[in-house]
Amino acid sequence: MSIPVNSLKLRLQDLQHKMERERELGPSLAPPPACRTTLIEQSNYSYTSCEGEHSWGLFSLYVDLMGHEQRFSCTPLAQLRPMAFQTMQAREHNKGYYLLCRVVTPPYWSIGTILCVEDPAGDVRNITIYNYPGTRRTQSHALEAIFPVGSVLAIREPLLIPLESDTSAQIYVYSPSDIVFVRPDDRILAGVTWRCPAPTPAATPATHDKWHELGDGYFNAGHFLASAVTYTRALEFYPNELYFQLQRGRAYLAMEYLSAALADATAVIGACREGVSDRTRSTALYLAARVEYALSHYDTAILRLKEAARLSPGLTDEYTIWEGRCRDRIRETRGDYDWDVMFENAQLPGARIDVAEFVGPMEVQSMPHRGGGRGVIATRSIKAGELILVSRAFAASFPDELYGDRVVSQNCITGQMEGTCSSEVLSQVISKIFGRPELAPLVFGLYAGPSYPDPPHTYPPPVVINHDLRNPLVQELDLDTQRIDHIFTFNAFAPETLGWGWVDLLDASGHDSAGSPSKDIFRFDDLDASEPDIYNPPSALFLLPSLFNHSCDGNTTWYNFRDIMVMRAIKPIRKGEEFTLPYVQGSSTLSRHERLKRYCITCDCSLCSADREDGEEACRLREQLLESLSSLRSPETSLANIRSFLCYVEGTHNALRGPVRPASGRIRYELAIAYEVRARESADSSFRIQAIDACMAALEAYGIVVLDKSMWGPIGSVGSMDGDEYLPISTETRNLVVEGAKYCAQISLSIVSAFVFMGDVPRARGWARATRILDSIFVGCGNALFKSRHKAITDNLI
Ligand SMILES: C[S@@+](CC[C@H](N)C(=O)[O-])C[C@H]1O[C@@H](n2cnc3c(N)ncnc32)[C@H](O)[C@@H]1O
Repeated sequence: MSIPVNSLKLRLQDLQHKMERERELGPSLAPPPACRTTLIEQSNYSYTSCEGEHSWGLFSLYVDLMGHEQRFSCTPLAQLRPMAFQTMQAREHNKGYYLLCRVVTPPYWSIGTILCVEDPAGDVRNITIYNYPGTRRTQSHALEAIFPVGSVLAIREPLLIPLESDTSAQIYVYSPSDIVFVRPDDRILAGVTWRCPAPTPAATPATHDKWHELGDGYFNAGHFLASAVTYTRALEFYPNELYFQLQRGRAYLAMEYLSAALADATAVIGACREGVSDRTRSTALYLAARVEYALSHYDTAILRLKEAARLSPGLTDEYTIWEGRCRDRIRETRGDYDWDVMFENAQLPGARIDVAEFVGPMEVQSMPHRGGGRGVIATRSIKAGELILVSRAFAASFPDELYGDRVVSQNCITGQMEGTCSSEVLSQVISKIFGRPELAPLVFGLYAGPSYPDPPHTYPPPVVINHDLRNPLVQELDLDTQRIDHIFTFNAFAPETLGWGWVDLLDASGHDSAGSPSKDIFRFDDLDASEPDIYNPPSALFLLPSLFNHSCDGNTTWYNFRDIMVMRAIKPIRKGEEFTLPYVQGSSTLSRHERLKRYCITCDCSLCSADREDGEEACRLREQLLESLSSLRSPETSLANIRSFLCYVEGTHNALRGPVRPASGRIRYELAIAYEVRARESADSSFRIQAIDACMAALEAYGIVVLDKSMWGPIGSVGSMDGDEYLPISTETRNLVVEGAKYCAQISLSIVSAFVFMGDVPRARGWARATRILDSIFVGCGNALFKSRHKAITDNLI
C-alpha cells in the first residue's frame, strides 16, 4: 500500500478517461469469444491463486470508478428475449435481451465477483458482477455457495465491454438486480439445449447433518449470505426442518435483512403451534425479539422476550439482559443517554454503538430554493447546547474494521479520490436495500444532485415491513446503483469520533488531502490514534442528518460516537428557524466556495459576507498564509515569528470587521501555547500572562464574548454572575462559529491551567465554569463525560 498518492491519482484519472473514451467509441460488434479451454484454465488458475493469496494474508489495492454511467435493467425477464454471446453488441446495453448462461468455473473476488460462464452455444466469457450483496471481499469457497458451478443465470440487458486488446470482451454487471438465478423448472429453459456437457457441480450435502454443518460453518465464519443460501437450499430438501429456518433467520439478522429474518422467525413460531417443542418455539420468539429490537420496536421485543422466557425458564438470564437493553433504548428515545458509556465504547476499535435514535425539536420542511427542495427547522425555540438529533448510520465504514483487499475509487462526479471506506459504504447501502427493499424509498428519497429530479418534498417516507418469506438470491427491486453513487456523493459524512479533550488545531487546516471526504469537517480524534490511512477516511451515510442544509456560519454542529451521530445547536435558535451546518471549512470564503462547488452551493452567510468585505486579494493572502500554518510548530519558530504571522493574518481583515475572525483564532491559540512553553522553560510568569491574553483573544476570534479579561486583583467586578458564582464569559453564543465550538472548551481549559500555575484559584474556578459551559455547548453529555474526556488535563491540574 505504499503507492504515492499522486501516482494513484494519475491512475484513477486515467481510468476515468479510458471509460470516457470507451463511451465515445459507441457500440460495435462483439469480438469473438476467447478459446474455451484457455479461458477456463485461466479462470481456474485465478481462483486458486486468489484463495492462495488470501490464505497467505496478501491483499491487493484495486482502482475503481464511482458515479460513472451504470445502466441497469427495468424490464422484467419475461418481457426480454434470449441472446447468445455471438450476437451481442459491445459497449452497449443489449436492450430488450437477456443472456442465458451457466457458471463453468468456481467464482473468485477481484473488485467484483468474477464468474466464467458459457452460453448454450458453448461460448465462454467472464462476467464481473459489482456490488452483489454479501460477496464483497469474500473468500472463494463462500462465493461458491452463492454461485455454484453449474448454476444457471439470466443477465438482463447485459453490457459487454471489449478488453484492452480488443480481441476479447467481458460482461459487466453493475446492478445486482440484473442477475436472475434460473431454477431448473423455469419456463425459459424449455427447449434450451447446451452444446457442451454440464460442468461437474460441487457435491450437494448428502444428509441433514451435512447441510447443518455446511450452513453453520458459513455462519460461524461470518459468511452470512452463503449461510442463508445454504439453508434455503437445505429447506428444498427438508421443507419442514424448523432448525434450518431458524438458522437462516439468524443469518438474515446478521446481514440486517430484518424483514426476512422476522418472516422466518414468525413462520417457526406459527409452526410451533402445531405441536413442536417449547424450546424451539422459545428460540424462534427470542430470534423475533432480537429482530424487533434491531427494528427499534422495543415494546414488541419485550413482549416476545417475555413469551420466550415463559417457555424456556432456563434461559431467563439472557432474556433479562435483552429486556434491560430494550428498556435502555426506550429511555434513549427520549434523549436520555449514558454518554460516558457511549464514549468509552466508541474508543474501542471496530466498535458499533448500540443506542436508540432520538429526534428532538426539529422537522423537515419544504424549501424549494435549496437543492433537493427541503431543509430542517426548529419546532420551538432552542438554547445553545440543546440536543437536536441522535442518528444511527444507514451504512458506515471505518478503517479499523477493514481487513483484506483495498479499493480506491475515482469519483467521476467530483473528480476526487475516494478510499475503501467509501466503496464499502456504497456496497453496504446496496446490500441493505437488496435485503430490505422497504428501505429503498428512504435512500432514494435523498437528494441525488442536479442531474436527477428532486426527491419528494416530505421526508422520511413511511416504511412498511414485508413479512413474506424470502429467498436471499431473489431481488424484488430494480436497483439503480449509479443513483446510489450520486446520493452518496451529495450526502455522505466522514464520521468524526469524539476523542479525549485535546484537539490539535494545526490539523484543522481543512485542506483537501487525498480522498478528502464529503462534508470534510476537520479531524477531531484521539492524540494517541495512529495517522488515519490517507487513502481511506471513515465514511457513512446518515438519513435525517442528510436533510440539513449548509451555512459556513451554521448554528448546528455534529460529532460521532463511531456510527452514531449527535447533532446539537451551538447558538440560540428561534422557532421556525432553519438548522444549518458547515459542509466544508476554509480560511476564507474563497476556499470554502471552491469546496462548495461540488454541492452547487453559493453561501451568503455572515462569515462569507465579512470575508467579501475584506476583499478578494486579502482573502487570497490569508489562504496562502494559513497554508503554512503547520510551520509554526517547528522548534526553530520564535515567538517573534508567530507574532508577525498573526499580524499578517490580522492584516487580511478589514479594519471595520468585528472581533469574529476564525482564521486568527487558531494562530492566537498557537501563540498562547508558545507563550506557555516559554513560561514553563524560563519560570518567567510574564509569558503566562501573555498566554492567557492570547487564549482570551482566541476565544473572541471564535465568537465568544469575554467579559472579564483581568488577570489579577479582585474578581467579580466585570464578569457576570452565574447564580452566585463568578463567570468570566457571556453565555450568549449568537456569534459562536462552528469551528470555534469545537475548540473553545480546550482554549478555556488552558486558561484554567495558567491560573492554577499562578495560584489564582478564584479565577481558575471561574474559567473552569466557563470551560464546562463551552464544553456543554459542543459536546453536551454532562459532567461524567466531561471528566473522563479531560481526565489527563484535570488530573494534572489537581
Ligand atoms: C445534503 S443535501 C441537503 C438537503 C437537501 N436540501 C434536500 O432537500 O435533500 C445537499 C444539497 O442541498 C442543497 N443545499 C444545501 N445547503 C444549501 C444552501 N445553503 N443553499 C442552497 N442549496 C443548498 C444543495 O443542492 C446541496 O447539494
